[in-house]
Amino acid sequence: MSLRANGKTPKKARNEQDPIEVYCRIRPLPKDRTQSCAQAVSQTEVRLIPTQYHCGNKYFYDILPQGCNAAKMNHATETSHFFEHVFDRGANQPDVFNRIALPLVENFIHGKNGLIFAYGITCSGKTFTMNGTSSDIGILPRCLDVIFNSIGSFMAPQSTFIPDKVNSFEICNIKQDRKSANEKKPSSIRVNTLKNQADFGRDIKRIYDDTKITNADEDNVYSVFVSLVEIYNNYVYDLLEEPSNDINKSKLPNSKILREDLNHNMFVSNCTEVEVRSADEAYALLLKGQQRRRVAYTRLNHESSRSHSIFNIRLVQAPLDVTGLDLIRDKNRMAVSQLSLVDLAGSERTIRTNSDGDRLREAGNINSSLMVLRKCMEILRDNQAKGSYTMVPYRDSKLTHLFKSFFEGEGKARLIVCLNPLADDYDESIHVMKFAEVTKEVVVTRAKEIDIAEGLMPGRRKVADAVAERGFTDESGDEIALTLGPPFPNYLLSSADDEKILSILMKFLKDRFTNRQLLNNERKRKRNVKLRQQLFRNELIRVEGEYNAMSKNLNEFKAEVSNKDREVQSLERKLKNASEKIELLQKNIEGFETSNRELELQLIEHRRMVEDEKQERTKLKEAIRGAVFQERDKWERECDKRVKASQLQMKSKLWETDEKLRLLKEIVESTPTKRKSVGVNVLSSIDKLEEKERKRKSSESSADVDENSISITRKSVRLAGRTPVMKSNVYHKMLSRPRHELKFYECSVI
Ligand SMILES: Nc1ncnc2c1ncn2[C@@H]1O[C@H](COP(=O)(O)OP(=O)(O)OP(=O)(O)O)[C@@H](O)[C@H]1O
Repeated sequence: MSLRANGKTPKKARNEQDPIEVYCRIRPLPKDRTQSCAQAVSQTEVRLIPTQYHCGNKYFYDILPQGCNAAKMNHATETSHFFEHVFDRGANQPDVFNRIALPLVENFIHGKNGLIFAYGITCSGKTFTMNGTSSDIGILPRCLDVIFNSIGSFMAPQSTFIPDKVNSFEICNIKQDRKSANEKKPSSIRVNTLKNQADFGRDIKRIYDDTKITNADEDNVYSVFVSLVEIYNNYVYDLLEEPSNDINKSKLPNSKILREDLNHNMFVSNCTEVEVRSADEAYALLLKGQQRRRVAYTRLNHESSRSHSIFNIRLVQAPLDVTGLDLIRDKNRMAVSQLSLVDLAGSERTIRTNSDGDRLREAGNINSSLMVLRKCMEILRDNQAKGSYTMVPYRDSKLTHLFKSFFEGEGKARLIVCLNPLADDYDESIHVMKFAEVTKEVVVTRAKEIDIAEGLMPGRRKVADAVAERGFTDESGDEIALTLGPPFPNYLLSSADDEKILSILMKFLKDRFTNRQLLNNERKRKRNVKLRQQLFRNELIRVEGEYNAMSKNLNEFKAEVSNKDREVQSLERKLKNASEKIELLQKNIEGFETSNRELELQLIEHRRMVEDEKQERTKLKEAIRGAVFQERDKWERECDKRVKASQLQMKSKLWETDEKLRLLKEIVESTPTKRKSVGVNVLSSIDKLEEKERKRKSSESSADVDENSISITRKSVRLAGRTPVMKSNVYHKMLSRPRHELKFYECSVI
């Protein structure tokens, strides 16, 4: 995007750099839709709210639309995005133009390059913003209007500058009178007369922008050239190229190749560049080209642009010479500036647009070229920020290849991010925002001030116009008006007193004498005028010298001031960036603080729950301990009871044994007769005793498993709230344990 003054690019002489300014325009919601995901919170901030629901003047919150990736991944959070300026839904076309494009048009007229490109998803309003409609014109026609309002009266004669096919211009050497040439109709191009307009766009009825840039250099002459290309399926097509007279008119136009000029600027080779002499003429060409642009119906946009469109306006200017009548035909004094207006095709998801066949292929190409654009921007940004030299893959797509000159040259670039606030577009809008974030960190070298009129007195055009207006005649004309009079009359005297002839002669001589005196006076006057003119010229030369010295000083001063301005601007930018970052950080801090507070509350709640649980456990332990004590007590009593019972048994056994022994002794000590009866008695007694003994044993063995004790143990276990039913073998084990182990055993079972 470098300035081709002198046909040379001061490419490497890096001067100040400006970041690409990124603007955002939010289009209104379609009438039948209410769910919105974007909101302009200030003049510089847009918030993407995935769950917002817009109804009337209010915003409600609702679930995300189905199928939305953010919803699926559950990461949909509110995000803030900052821009140079945000145009909300109510912004009108003049506002957008005045803020974004007007400063670039002013620069363009002063010989500096500019680029405005619109980026966004399909149906987000890119074409509307760039071209608009005839009743609500967009940036492009407004640029044309302002250019011609500002320099229309300083146009160079038609064909003064001729494109040389290698991206520069030749100056035509045939001298034409500036004034009369301006009135001539161009030969190859139709001018904007009603008659000729009929050829171009009979029914062009549109509104006009009356803005005029008043500080255009009127001592220059200008010519405006336009070209329109589209990049479709990664091929470049010339939209202003007249179709050949081929019989097969339906044949597709030939694609063009990109070439690099001597100054390393990319250009479309053999592209039609038309010299235009009015905004209407240029607008008609735009309409004509637009008709050839590839648009198609998709589910999301009835007239979706399927290609990237690039409208180039080139302004050639050269200074007037000292007479103010003709331009200086010196290429070194010629300056060329370019204003490129780019309407990118919309990024889209093929699923949503229901694309197939050709549409699918187009969408693939559109998306891949936009992806390459984003990749180039990322690498450029990294290279610029880190001072690295990673190769930028400009050549990966025709779009970026052509854009190379914009990003690596000199000028100003502005990006318009068009946003469709529809909630359905949330996922894609997030990607657009990411592209914007990257782009605003890329810097472009600022164009230098041009000085093609160096050493020439300003006001040359005015002086020449004034001279022409007063109608001064040239010197020869004056001489004719001031002759001595008619030739001598007949002065032959017929006699000495021929009074009649003498009187005629005397009158004639008197007239001649008067005329002679008049002539002498006029000559003197002219000499005086010439002297005065000479004096004036000398004075003029002196003043010009002074003026040059002063303007040199002024330029130095201006350069100093503009350096300071740049410093101030860069500081302001830094300040702005810093305050944006601070704002973001503050928001983050607020977010963190809120979540911290929430976490603290959760922690307190948690601690309270833990405390409650602890208390519960202590209570439970105490209950268990009480139950264990009770059980132990019962068991002790039971054991005592059993010990006593077994002692009693033992005693009864002893008694029985003693009884048996006593009976035996009785038998042994009795007489033989008695012995038989005693023996029978003893035996029956012994049988009774044995029977008693057996009964006791059987009752003892059944008493071994004491149901009572089991129920007690069960009861104690239930009390502990653990095992509702304990297997009987456990109890058997318990019962078989010695008493001192019982406590431990109970605890372990519990
Ligand atoms: N700011 C706006 N105000 C009113 N209408 C708008 C606005 N922006 C867009 N529109 C309307 O929305 C529709 C789609 O806009 P447009 O064609 O400009 O979208 P696009 O981004 O160029 O889409 P694509 O990339 O598919 O070409 C058009 O009918 C247009 O009139």
